Order: sequence, then C-alpha cells, then structure tokens
Amino acid sequence: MIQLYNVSKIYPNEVKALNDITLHVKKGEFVFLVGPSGAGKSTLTKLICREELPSRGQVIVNGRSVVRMKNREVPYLRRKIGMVFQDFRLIPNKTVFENVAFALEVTGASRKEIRRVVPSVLRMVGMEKKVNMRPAQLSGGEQQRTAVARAIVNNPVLILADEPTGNLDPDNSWELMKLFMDINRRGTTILMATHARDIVDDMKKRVVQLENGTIVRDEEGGVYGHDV
Ligand SMILES: Nc1ncnc2c1ncn2[C@@H]1O[C@H](COP(=O)(O)OP(=O)(O)OP(=O)(O)O)[C@@H](O)[C@H]1O
Repeated sequence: MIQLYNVSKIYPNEVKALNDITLHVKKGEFVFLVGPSGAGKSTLTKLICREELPSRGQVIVNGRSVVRMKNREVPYLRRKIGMVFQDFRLIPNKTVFENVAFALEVTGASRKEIRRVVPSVLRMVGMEKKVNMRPAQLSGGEQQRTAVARAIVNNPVLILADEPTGNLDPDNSWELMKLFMDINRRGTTILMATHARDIVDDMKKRVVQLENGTIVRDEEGGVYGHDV
C-alpha cells in the first residue's frame, strides 16, 4: 500500500526533516508512527498524500509513484486517502451532513448517491442524531467522529491520521480508536502518527519510531517505548 525508498526531505530553510527512510506498509495493516516532537512524523504523512514532495527517494502509494504523479492526478490520489487531523478541520458554516456530503460532491457524486451514502456513514460513526448541527455546536469527540465520517465516505484504501486524539479526552480517544479498529477490520490500511502512549501500548499494533528523521525502531505488536 505504501512504499518509501530512501526518502529524504529537506525543507527550503535547510531543516532535514527525514533522512533516508525506507518503509513498507502492506494493505490492511495498522501502523503507529511514534517519536518525539519534530522527529518527522507529520512530514512523512505529508509525503504520502503529496502535500510535500521528497527531496530524494521514491514514494509509492497504492501502486503509483506520487513523486512522478502529475498535479492533475493528485485529486485522484487524495480520494483514495482519508485524512484525519488533530484539529478536526471541519468547515464551520456547514452542518455535519454537509461536511461529509462535501467530500462526495467534489468527486461528482449525484444527489441520490449523497442521500444514500452520507446517512449510513454517519450512522457508522454514531453521528446520525446530529446531522444538522454545525461544528461549533459539537463536542471535540463528535467533531472528530464527523471528520472520520468525512475521511471514509469515499471508501479510501488508506487512512492517514496525524495525532487524531490530540484534542480528545481519554474516553473520546478510546471511542475514536474503536472506530479506527472497525474501519481497519474492513480492510482499510491505517497509518497514525501519535503521542498517545496508552493507546499504542494497549493496541499492540506495528510501531514505527522516528527520531531526527530516521527510523530507529519498527516492531510488530510494539509499545510506545521508554525513550520517546
Ligand atoms: N513546512 C516546513 N518548513 C520548514 N521546516 C519544517 C516544515 N514542516 C516541518 N518542518 C521541520 O521539520 C522537522 C520535522 O517536523 P514534523 O512536523 O514532521 O515533526 P513531527 O514528528 O510531526 O512533530 P510533532 O510531533 O510535534 O507533530 C521539524 O524540525 C520541523 O520544524
């Protein structure tokens, strides 16, 4: 699903965010990306969805080189990737329904399709009773569940989550993780950058640890680690 070969990223200000990373993630895997602040976790996720280009190396997502990809092909890549962020990033003046529907509208989905798909996705994340609320009227947990609904509404093959529990209390964090586990069980690959030690320790998934832009640990059934 994701193959990175000898990837380095140097930002224009000369900061070397990633240094010769080689990483393979198979379809259906659930991978935690851990490491101290500034280790390069967000940069890695940005290379996968082509928000940034690598300075060196190759990035293959779902069988396609995102480095060689033309700009006009990027929207098709993004449709295959559901993204979830720490700060939710919902559109403030749209309702829950409209926020999720918007992700379908931009793909050219018909009204009929939207009326069919959006309610079922909102049911899946437990937001069916709040379809007409706006983000400001929702709790953090509800906002994030709406963001997850938006991320999965196009049936992505991959979910990239950048510290998705960062603004949630422990109960809401666990609710969110259950949702991600559910989505993963249905076959969607998940790559999640996180500082949530308890969650990583409990879930015993593959853990990739970054430090100063290099992978210092890649462990199946791993824990968060003592030296992070
Ligand atoms: N757009 C940018 N321009 C210049 N430097 C950047 C840019 N984005 C990130 N960096 C730098 O690259 C390094 C890696 O940053 P990155 O955001 O990938 O780390 P991170 O592991 O996600 O950190 P955190 O856990 O705090 O989110 C840091 O030194 C950061 O300051």
